[in-house]
Amino acid sequence: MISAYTGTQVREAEKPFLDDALGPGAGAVLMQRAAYGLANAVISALRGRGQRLYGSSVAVLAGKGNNGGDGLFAAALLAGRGMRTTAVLTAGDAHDAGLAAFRKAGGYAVTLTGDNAAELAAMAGGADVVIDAILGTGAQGGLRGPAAALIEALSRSRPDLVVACDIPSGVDADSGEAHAPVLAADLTVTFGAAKAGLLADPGADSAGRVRVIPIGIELALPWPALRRLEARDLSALLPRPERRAHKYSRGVLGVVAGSSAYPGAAVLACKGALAAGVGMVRYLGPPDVADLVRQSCPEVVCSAGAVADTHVQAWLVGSGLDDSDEQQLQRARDAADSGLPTIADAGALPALPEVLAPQVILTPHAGELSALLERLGVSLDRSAVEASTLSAVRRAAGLTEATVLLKGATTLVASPFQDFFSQAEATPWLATAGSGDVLAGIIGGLLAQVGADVGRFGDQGIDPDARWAAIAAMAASIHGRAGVRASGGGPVTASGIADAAREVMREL
Ligand SMILES: NC(=O)C1=CN([C@@H]2O[C@H](COP(=O)(O)OP(=O)(O)OC[C@H]3O[C@@H](n4cnc5c(N)ncnc54)[C@H](O)[C@@H]3O)[C@@H](O)[C@H]2O)[C@@H](O)CC1
Ligand SMILES: Nc1ncnc2c1ncn2[C@@H]1O[C@H](COP(=O)(O)OP(=O)(O)O)[C@@H](O)[C@H]1O
Ligand SMILES: [K+]
Repeated sequence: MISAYTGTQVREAEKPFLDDALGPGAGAVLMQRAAYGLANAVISALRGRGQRLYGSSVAVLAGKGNNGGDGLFAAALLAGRGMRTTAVLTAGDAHDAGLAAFRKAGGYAVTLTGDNAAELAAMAGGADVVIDAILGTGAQGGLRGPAAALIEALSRSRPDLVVACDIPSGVDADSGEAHAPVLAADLTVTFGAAKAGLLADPGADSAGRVRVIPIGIELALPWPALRRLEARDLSALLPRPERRAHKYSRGVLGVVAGSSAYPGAAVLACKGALAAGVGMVRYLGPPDVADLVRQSCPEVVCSAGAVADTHVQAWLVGSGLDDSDEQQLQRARDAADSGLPTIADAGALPALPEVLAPQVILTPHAGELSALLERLGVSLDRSAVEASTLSAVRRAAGLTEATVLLKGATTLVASPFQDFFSQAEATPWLATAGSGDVLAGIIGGLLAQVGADVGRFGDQGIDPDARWAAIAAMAASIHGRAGVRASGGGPVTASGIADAAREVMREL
């Protein structure tokens, strides 16, 4: 599990060291560890590209705070390894000790002014590696003035390798909001712990690969702001049938999906659920859709009955529902009201009551989340949701009292109790029609199997209240991995994602 923290949480954890309460110079020790980790990460990245260190060039863009200090100390270490190093001091001032070490190691420093931004951008853009150490967790808003002009020009020249020190400058460490201009990094080397803003879009767009360097504050960190499940967490959390298992003990999922206009959504949702290993799927819906479901997935049991008469452990409602099919919409409302865990997708989102419950998982994409918030009296258009995904999903979970999964390149999940998960295994090839229906099916399949198993989650440090969010995150991870597997770098179909999900489940 990757745990991520807000900038404030990390700064709080660092405080005792900076106050020298743990001995004089403890703060400087943290900075040395950070710089050493950053320099080593740069060396590995260059070597990974088959470049020799000796004679390669590095340009460090250094602000006046400790982030600039980290960058200057790291550049001093790189100069000591034979690299040609130039520092661009973006704020006139610089971290004194860092600059002294940099100069002593043979580095050349030049101060950014209103007149030389284009010239320095051209110089830095020609370096083998650019280190962005302008702003870190102490940033207030984005870059301004000459520093903004430098980054704008540098972004246009697309440097070979950009390494962000702690966080790309201009990205908010707490929220992932990005204040333009931001120089997109290939690698972000972050200190003490991952910052939440690196694991939420749009911050994640600019972060590249994220590498965490331990600096000794780890034990002082509080409960994480955001978590990401990794393969070993999934292995521990996923269900395996017991020897005496039968189809009912393994979990039955009820599916209320599809309409004459979108019958395929019902099929894809069922395929997702079956791939997730559910004991049985019971489909409720119009006869023409049920026929298609039977033909595509003969293992699904279809009927035109009512929710109250259907014995299941969890419900999936909404994928492909038509807003004119009142019978299906009523089934969706009954399911969400049943007290059973329910994943509510697409067409169900506008049909359900405003206030729900934690075991109801809503799965909007950014446009649907914008519409959902609008109904709750919050005006946030699609682009505003995309610009602040973490706070948008937090608000939606708070207002609806449901668990909310926001789909996108990074999938974010928020529980109404302020537990957050972020998964980013996916490939953009997943952005294909029907892909969300398969995700809904996987969530439903997992809800039916492990929704009631509080102990399984507690063993992995997940509160009972947070398990609905964790299940949604598990499904997003499996769906993302399945997309990558089915894609192999090329186009995928939603059916292909469902097929690959079964293989991903087996591997995990
Ligand atoms: N606190 C610690 O113990 C450690 C901190 N570390 C580094 O220190 C960083 C935080 O350092 P600081 O607190 O000095 O903060 P920063 O280095 O992020 O920047 C703060 C400085 O920039 C100015 N500033 C803020 N927003 C600005 C803006 N939009 N435009 C221009 N200038 C702006 C501030 O006035 C301040 O002088 C971390 O990101 C990390 O890189 C590491 O050295 C590890 C240890
Ligand atoms: N750029 C992207 N990169 C990775 N995954 C994406 C991207 N865009 C969308 N996805 C994923 O693809 C799925 C699309 O779901 P959705 O928008 O509901 O599609 P549909 O309604 O057509 O089924 C979601 O799981 C989402 O997270
Ligand atoms: K930075």
